[in-house]
Amino acid sequence: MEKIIITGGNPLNGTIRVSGAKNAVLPILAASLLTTTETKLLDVPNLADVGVICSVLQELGAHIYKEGNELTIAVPYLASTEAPYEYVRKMRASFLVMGPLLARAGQARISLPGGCAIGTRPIDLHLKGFAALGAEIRYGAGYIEATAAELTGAKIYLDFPSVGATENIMMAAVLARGQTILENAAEEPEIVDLANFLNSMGARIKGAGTKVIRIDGVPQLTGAVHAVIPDRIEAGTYLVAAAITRGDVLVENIIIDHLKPVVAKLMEAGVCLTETDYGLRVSCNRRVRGVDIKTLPYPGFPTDMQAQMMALMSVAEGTSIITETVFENRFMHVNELKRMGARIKIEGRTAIVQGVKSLTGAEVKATDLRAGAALILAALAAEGETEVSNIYHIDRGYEHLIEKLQGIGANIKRVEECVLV
Ligand SMILES: CC(=O)N[C@H]1[C@@H](OP(=O)(O)OP(=O)(O)OC[C@H]2O[C@@H](n3ccc(=O)[nH]c3=O)[C@H](O)[C@@H]2O)O[C@H](CO)[C@@H](O)[C@@H]1O
Ligand SMILES: C=C(OP(=O)(O)O)C(=O)O
Repeated sequence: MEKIIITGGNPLNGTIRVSGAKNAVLPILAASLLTTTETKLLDVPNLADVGVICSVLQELGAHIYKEGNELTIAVPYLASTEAPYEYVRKMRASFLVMGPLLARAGQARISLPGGCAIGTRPIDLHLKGFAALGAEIRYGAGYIEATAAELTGAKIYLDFPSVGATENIMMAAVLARGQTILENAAEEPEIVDLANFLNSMGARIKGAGTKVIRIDGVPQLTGAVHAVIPDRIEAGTYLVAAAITRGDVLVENIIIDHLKPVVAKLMEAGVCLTETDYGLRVSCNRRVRGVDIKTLPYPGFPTDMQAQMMALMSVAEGTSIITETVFENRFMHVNELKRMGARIKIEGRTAIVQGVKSLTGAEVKATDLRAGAALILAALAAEGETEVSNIYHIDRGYEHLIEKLQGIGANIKRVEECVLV
């Protein structure tokens, strides 16, 4: 088992580059199942989650070639239409192959994803969408099976703007007969990136990035070349890293528009942010002010940045109220931050963070991906040494994290944990 060791206290300085977005590349890779011809993806981050979705695709018949951050995928024929538990257990986003399989083969059998550390995360909205398009849904032995002789466009209203349901339904509808109108759709930038990729394959999707998406079904799609958008959550994490260590960092390869709610909160907290020709420069030379945060679907404050902002608020001047409205159990990092000296109280879906002057290093564990990121941020600012265990969570979503942070002056390393037998 590996762990990350950080000695805090170094202000971070220099330039850091953001990789392609995990949450954009996963559905885009799933969408490559929609055609028999070759697709080429650029700026694909080297992440554990990308490895998992590639294994799922290979199981389904995909030929995948990797060269650095480029992936070439071709699925000339489907070898299977089943995504087994082995993969879906490792990564919930494996469920995103259901829409493309249903569209291409008229059938899919996918292991039920089940809950995870941050919430129960049902998939009822995905299934409601498939059923509206004409699929028959059956449950059994831990699997969901969907079949359809033909998918037909429909008007679908999502009770909640679920990112995954919007993507899955969109991918099913691109080859359906007639028009699908998806109302109360998720508006996240990753939805727009997926729609752009699908449109470059020949799909006819309008309105992605707004609450109403219109999809006119086409008979077939062809492979395309597509560059994945930069990861806004990775970028936000580096903005906080600079602020929490009172450093001065240029974050490159960033779409500032995608980070509006994060940038606004950081500025409210007293962090200095300047747009340059090369990216976003972030500097901070004093203790930040406490600010209140409420997570919401895009364009609201992203739940995937809640834990990292909580780390920053832990050392802010004054009290911050952080409310999590997207997931019902996304405060797993609180107990770990408390081990480092943070003063946080949870009341239902709200965390009350009373800023302290400084945190101290401790042995802590990453309970999920962003919880792990928050602990690394806290450790970068803490006095002394912090050991973060369960780092496989962090490897899911941050490409070359250690090297990138070392490159801006962090004292951070990855070590193999000794196991005595
Ligand atoms: C791979 C990926 O892109 N993951 C992101 C995606 O996850 P994911 O697509 O799973 O998130 P959703 O937007 O679907 O989930 C948001 C909320 O809706 C609920 N829900 C969702 C689907 C459903 O059928 N029924 C239902 O009740 C969930 O339990 C959750 O409470 O969006 C989340 C919200 O921005 C992010 O935190 C994740 O990083
Ligand atoms: C929750 C996340 O991812 P996933 O939906 O893949 O669990 C995340 O990226 O923070």
